[in-house]
Amino acid sequence: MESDNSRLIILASGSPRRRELLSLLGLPFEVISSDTDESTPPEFTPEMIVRSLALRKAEAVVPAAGKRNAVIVGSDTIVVLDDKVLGKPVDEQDSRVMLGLLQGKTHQVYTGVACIGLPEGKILVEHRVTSVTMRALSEEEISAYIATGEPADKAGSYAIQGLGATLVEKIEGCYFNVVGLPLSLLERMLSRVGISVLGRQG
Ligand SMILES: Cc1cn([C@H]2C[C@H](O)[C@@H](COP(=O)(O)OP(=O)(O)OP(=O)(O)O)O2)c(=O)[nH]c1=O
Repeated sequence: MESDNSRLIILASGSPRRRELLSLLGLPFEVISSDTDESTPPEFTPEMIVRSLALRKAEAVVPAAGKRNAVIVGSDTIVVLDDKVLGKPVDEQDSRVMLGLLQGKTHQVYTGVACIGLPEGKILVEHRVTSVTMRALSEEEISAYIATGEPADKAGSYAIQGLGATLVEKIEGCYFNVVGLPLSLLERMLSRVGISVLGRQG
């Protein structure tokens, strides 16, 4: 697709992290968030979860986007330990359980990204996986980390971009994927809907 950088990017997200990450691309964008139901059928695999929720978030914003020449971007992040899917914690006790499970082990962070090109309705959905190894944590350290408030709205109850960085020993894969928006993947997807970051065509 020929690039058309007059096309507006609409970020379908209430997440301040995603806003910060998207702004790194240096392209103008608008933010429209919606209250999307984040439940999925129990038989869904992690990649099905993040891909379907990313698309659901993007689709929810289509009516608000109206008839504009725009690309809507939706995204969803989950943490997966073995077969267990960890989303955002419901309370501090939930964070305690999650961090107790994650400490001393390697888990995977899945982020799904959906782009909807308007007005033509072209839909792209992709996902990335990053492996994260967390060091062993004592009960006291877990309590101290929860007391900072940082885990509250983060999948898996930690933020690699914050104090949670001190819990992470190793990552394999895209760092930005862990924070909630894999930028190299997004650049490639945007080029396929006509928005070029560094001059890439289609
Ligand atoms: C693992 C991890 C997650 N997170 C965040 C990214 C996401 O904002 C959040 C996962 O929840 P999501 O449901 O993916 O996103 P959200 O509800 O915050 O925002 P929206 O649906 O409106 O786009 O966890 C971090 O900020 N740092 C991390 O290290």
